[in-house]
Amino acid sequence: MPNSVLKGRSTRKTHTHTHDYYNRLSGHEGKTSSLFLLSLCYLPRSILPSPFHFHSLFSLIPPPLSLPLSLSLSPQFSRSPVSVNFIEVDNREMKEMNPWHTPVTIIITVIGVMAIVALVTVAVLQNRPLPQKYKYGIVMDAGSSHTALYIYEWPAEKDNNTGRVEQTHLCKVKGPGISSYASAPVKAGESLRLCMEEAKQWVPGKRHHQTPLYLGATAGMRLLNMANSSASDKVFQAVEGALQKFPFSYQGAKIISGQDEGAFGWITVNYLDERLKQGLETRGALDLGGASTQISFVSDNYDGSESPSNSVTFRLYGNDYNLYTHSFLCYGKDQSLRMMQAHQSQAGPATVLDPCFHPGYTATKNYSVLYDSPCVSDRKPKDAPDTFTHIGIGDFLQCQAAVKSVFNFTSCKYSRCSFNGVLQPLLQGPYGAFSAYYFVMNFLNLTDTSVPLEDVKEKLKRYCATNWDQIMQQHPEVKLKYLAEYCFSGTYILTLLTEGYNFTSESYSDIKFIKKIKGSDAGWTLGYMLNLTNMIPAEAPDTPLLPHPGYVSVVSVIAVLLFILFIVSLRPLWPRCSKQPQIV
Ligand SMILES: Nc1ncnc2c1ncn2[C@@H]1O[C@H](COP(=O)(O)OP(=O)(O)OP(=O)(O)O)[C@@H](O)[C@H]1O
Repeated sequence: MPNSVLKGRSTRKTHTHTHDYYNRLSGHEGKTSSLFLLSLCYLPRSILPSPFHFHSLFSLIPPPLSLPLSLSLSPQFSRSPVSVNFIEVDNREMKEMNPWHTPVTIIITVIGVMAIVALVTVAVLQNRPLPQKYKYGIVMDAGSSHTALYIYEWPAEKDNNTGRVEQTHLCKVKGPGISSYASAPVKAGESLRLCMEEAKQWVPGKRHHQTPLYLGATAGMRLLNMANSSASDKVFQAVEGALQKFPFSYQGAKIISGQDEGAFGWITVNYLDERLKQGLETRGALDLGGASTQISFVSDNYDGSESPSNSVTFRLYGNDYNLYTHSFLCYGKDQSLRMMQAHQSQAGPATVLDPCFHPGYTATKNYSVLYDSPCVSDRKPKDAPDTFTHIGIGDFLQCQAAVKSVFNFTSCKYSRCSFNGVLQPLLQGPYGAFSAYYFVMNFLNLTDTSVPLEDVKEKLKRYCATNWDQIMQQHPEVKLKYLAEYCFSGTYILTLLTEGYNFTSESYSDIKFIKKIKGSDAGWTLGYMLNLTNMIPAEAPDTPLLPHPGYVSVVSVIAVLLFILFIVSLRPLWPRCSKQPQIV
């Protein structure tokens, strides 16, 4: 039988009764109740009770309402005194007309809704960000001037080494660098204790045993090893003994080569910038320490064939790099000052007039201290007195000339050289200059490299000419040793960059003086740890098609669409409400 026919018949009948019923209600007590019942027609039929249940519904109406209703019904519909079975449509016909009411349909709908809810819930829960757990690594930078302890952390669940490693803590060891303890090696180990205790607090106890601990010694220990290898060994023994007492996974203490120091500094800078991961043009690294300085960059003019000792190759995140790097031992800020002063005092005078120190600066210094370094020891004047008077005259141009004396520009057997006969390819790309480059230029307020180089020199000239008393008055908070040397240090930095590395007035603006990148210090330590823990994959890791929130959204939208599709597919079973109110 066609549906329309069924519908027509049914509507008429129900309408009659509804109308009747409505009239009775409106004529009597229950306007509110009648409106409620009429509105049921517009609800999905599956949630409405069957005709039989309507009977029960009426039975729920309180007596003042239900009594007149039951009284008005003809006896044939009354099956009990309280029952109001006034609907004439028999159940069988009703079901044929509106199979939506069948228990199967209701069950399917409920199961469908539950399945969708379950699917979305599982997708959301399965992919929700878990409470973050971290892994840790500790690197000690045993530099010539001091030792620093760095703690790094990265998300523990990123097992394919794609998690970002960040510096969480820096502890500066009190006292000088470990190479200064050559005559009392045990003290070198003791000096590290406080920072190691701090590390125990920073790394959660559960992670102590899995946390690798490395100590890398740089130019100070290179020089000590050159001058006195057994003293250097004793310092390392003392340091190892001290570090092994702590609960971390000790991975050894060693001198890292100048080449490694340069290369790992370059990795740190480019890793933190995310240039490696994204395969972007890399940034060169300029590192100025106390005893050595490093320059590292990638140049199209350098393939490693000329002077292979300056070449380091990497494959990182699927890209090949041929890095040019060179470390100049003795060209750190402290050792270059020694070299310059050795040049000024070759004849062993009792007074040294120094253009790189402020006018009014006077100090008594010891010749044996000045020459106590392999960088200058062979130049010690024979008949010099024990001490000399160091007097500042604050002349930038003379200072520049004196600084230049530490570089040798005479011979170069390569296509081009920086200084001391060392190959240097054409400069290329942006550069990050850190460590003492930053400390000094930041103090001098000269970190803005968009300022023309000539103006920078002019400012420095005025600074150097300032009286020492005035300088001390202006900066009472700054360590006197640093304060006395900023004129020299600034002049040395500009001379090294322009005369040594051949930065021009134009390319000088490619340099950025940096201390930290995204919260982590620029320096070799992070690159060193990334390398030793294999944290940078050679190949680019497979990335998921969608990030987590995108994935959850897509699954949810598909689930909802499927549900709607499911409901639409049941269209033939949909109930049809006439425009007139009806009660089924
Ligand atoms: N605030 C500052 N102002 C001026 N100079 C500073 C400041 N802090 C540190 N220095 C100096 O900067 C130089 C570089 O320091 P850094 O700690 O990078 O070198 P290092 O690791 O000791 O040396 P190297 O790498 O050559 O072994 C050192 O001579 C140090 O004394």
